[in-house]
Amino acid sequence: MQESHDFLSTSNQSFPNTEENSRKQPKFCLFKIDNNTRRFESIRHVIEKLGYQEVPLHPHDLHYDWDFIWSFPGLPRLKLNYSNLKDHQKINHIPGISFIIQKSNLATNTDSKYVPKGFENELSMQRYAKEHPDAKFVRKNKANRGVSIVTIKEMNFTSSGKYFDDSFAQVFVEDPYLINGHKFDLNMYAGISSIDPLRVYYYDKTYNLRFCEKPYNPNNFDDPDTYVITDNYIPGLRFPFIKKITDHGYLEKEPIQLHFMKQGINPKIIDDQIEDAISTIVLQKAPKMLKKVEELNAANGKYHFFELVRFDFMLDAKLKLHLMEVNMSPNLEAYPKRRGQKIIYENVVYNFLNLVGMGTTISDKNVGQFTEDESRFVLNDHSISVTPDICLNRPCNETCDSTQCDLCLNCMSDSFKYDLKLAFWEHMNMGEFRRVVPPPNINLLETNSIYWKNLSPTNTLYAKWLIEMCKKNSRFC
Ligand SMILES: Nc1ncnc2c1ncn2[C@@H]1O[C@H](COP(=O)(O)OP(=O)(O)OP(=O)(O)O)[C@@H](O)[C@H]1O
Repeated sequence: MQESHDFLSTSNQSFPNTEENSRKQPKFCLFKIDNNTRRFESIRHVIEKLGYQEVPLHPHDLHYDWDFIWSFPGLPRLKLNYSNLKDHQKINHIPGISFIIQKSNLATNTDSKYVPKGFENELSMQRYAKEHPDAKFVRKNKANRGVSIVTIKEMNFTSSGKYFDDSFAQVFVEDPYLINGHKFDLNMYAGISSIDPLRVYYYDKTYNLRFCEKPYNPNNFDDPDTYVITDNYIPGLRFPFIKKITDHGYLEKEPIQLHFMKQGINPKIIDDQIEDAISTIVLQKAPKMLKKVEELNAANGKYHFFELVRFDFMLDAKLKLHLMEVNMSPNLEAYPKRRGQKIIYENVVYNFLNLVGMGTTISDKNVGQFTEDESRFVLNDHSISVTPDICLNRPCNETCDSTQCDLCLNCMSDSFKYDLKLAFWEHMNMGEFRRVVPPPNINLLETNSIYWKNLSPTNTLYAKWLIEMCKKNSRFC
């Protein structure tokens, strides 16, 4: 990884500090492998309004004349030479995100109370069925959509005990929470802006709801439209129970919260689980992802990558949250089915791009392109300096040997200082996103023992910095 960073400025080689280059319009590419451009519409619209110029990027004709790529699929299909990247170039994927977004990996390799247990071989499934004789199972396609209830006998096993086709099994969550008799899922957008230190945010302004087309029937699973969100699903904004509230200028979160409050249930019970699920799962996968980032050997290391994903949850009748899957570069296609969603989708994209520094207003540049002069007034050491009582006195004013000096500017590595400046930048530009890793407020951060357990040294130091920042700037509390 590159050690030295001049925050928000670019290397002289790629963008010399000249008047001509300071006016250069940044370029973005939408990278896709099929002809479906509709899923990119909200993204394209916002990025263009932020002042970027779109340039084509085809799988058979890759080039490096861009500032920012939004791609669907992920990095393996993009096939760039990452050591060729310029410092400021950014891509909307983090190496190793597959540990989270691959359905079978999530279901079979995640230790989480939010993820229903998954099985990739006959033996483990049989063992579970023996211990839980009433359990039902769904078969899920590893790469595509498609969910159906199956018995163990109906699963296709090879003689070696592996599944015959490209699918896996998962425990079926019975007893879903129903609204007007319909099962629904509740989807949340989450952004990972840095993998080390880990910084994760989610769009907490609303829920994205999808209802099954037909009422749920616990005694009959012949029709998938009663228990799966298929292509026939009803978008939340068209479901009468939701629509009667959202037609009055509210979002999909409000009808759900009102519904719970009427029953004397504090709706915070849902949001607390959402935050816990997102943070614990990403924290669990982060070390593996960091390894993948390091293996990629990109020119500017971890700083090229960020990720926007969608966590798809369902609720059971006891209001327990279950994670169904996590989608990479979620579908933000607003038409024809999700007409009312366009504004929300664009709001998600705008706020997310601001958060990761792509929506700034200086000379149409993103954060990686500011000149040294501009960087100085956008953000400087004063914004991140903490613990003057420690840093100005012995031993820290003489030596950095003691760990108590780790947060003193003169004792920090350039790269950690840069990380803190990015963290500060994000905190000030969170907009409609809320931080989940590190935990969102200082009380939670200080008391969350599970969070502190097994934290890497970088994450521990970063969390300590946040606690100190709260003492100097109340917006960090
Ligand atoms: N283990 C499960 N228990 C109960 N219901 C499930 C389970 N897995 C999936 N479902 C139902 O099927 C829906 C779709 O599942 P999932 O998100 O895993 O697959 P998908 O076909 O990729 O769908 P999409 O990409 O539209 O989210 C879920 O929203 C949920 O209603």
